[in-house]
Amino acid sequence: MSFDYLQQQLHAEQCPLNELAERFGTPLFVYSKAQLLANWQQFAKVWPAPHRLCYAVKANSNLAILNQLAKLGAGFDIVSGGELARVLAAGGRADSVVFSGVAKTRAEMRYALEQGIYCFNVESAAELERLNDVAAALDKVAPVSLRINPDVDAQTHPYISTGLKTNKFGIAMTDAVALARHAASLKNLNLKGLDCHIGSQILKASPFLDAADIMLDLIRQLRSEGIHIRHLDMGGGMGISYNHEQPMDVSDYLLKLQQKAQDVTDLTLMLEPGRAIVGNAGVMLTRVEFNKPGLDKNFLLVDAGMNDLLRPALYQAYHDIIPVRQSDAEPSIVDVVGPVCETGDFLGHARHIAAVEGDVLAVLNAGAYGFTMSSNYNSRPRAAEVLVDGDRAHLIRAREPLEQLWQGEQLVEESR
Ligand SMILES: Cc1ncc(COP(=O)(O)O)c(C=O)c1O
Ligand SMILES: N[C@@H](CCCC[NH3+])C(=O)O
Repeated sequence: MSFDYLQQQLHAEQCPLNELAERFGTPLFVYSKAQLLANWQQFAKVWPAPHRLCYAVKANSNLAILNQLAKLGAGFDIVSGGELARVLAAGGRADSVVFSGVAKTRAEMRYALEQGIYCFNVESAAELERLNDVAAALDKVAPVSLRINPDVDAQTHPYISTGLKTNKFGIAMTDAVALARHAASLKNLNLKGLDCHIGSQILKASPFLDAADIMLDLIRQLRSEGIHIRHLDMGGGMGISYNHEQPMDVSDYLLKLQQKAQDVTDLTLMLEPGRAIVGNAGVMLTRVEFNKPGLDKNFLLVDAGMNDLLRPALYQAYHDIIPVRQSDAEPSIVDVVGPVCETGDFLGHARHIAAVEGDVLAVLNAGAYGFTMSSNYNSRPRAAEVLVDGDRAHLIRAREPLEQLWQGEQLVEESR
């Protein structure tokens, strides 16, 4: 989504961004409910039941966001017991949850089994044994999908590529059949599905479709041996436009997936989109503290840093940064940097921006992996979050009070 679009929409909803910054303070994450619903609808309209959409909670796990999605009938893809607790607290159904992740603990397995999740996406032989043990101890049968690593190149940033054989994720193709046979033979497991997730911020459909071919062939082979796989979960990873990239046409991708799977009867297809649902539905607002001319370059020092939005520092990710109001200042080329004591603390390099102290900037496409990757580094309280719905702006998470920064910590008494 372009900034103009968001600005227009927020104006239409009578919540201009500068007023929100004034009212709630900065840094501030602002999400648009209308955009969130539109993004969801883009998937849902070409994904008829019984196919399922499990929103990837890690992208944005605010309870209000999860609650909106639960009301639309979303399932959820989680990667920790904490995410399961959030889904349940937000009104999501346990039986709509798939549990991904490479290192699930016994305690997490127990919790998820007790809650009755839809399935565990199992990533290794050792995890399979552990899950069978934990389920046996509870006298339960654990629903299982095997996460296969199809070894396709997602052509994305190496830190967010997950479907190559050099990545830690999933079960190698060469082990897949043997492990599926083994899983099918274990008493306390019910092998329901196969899944894969090849990476994130993928702009073309071709790597997904290549992976789908590989996964469908595997399902056909297993079925021919009597191992009846009932669902195929193709994961998430659908990219969005951060810097004028052209993302894939989601409807086209979803329809092609369905066509490819047509000959496999009774197969439920599943997806785990995260970024594509929330990414462009959010901006982060930050206020300019200082203009600092340097010898080689000029800096715009703002009140949000890498602890609020880590993506630029971690992946050199690009986010558009735009003043929310026309400024009288002369535009200049600046590095937009935060207050954190790290040279890597930047939001954007060499940006053409007109802004002076006190102006509010919007960092675009910050709805996914923004707040969820934020931290308290430099003892900075985490930002507030607001959901704009029509002409109302709801505070969906208050800025952390300072005392919360040391909650649970104890001074150590001198021993006598
Ligand atoms: C297993 C799994 N599913 C879904 C997602 C969501 O990915 P995205 O936000 O790129 O759609 C991720 C994150 O990359 C993931 O690891
Ligand atoms: N955190 C990443 C995406 C990785 C998702 C987890 N597998 C990002 O901000 O782009």
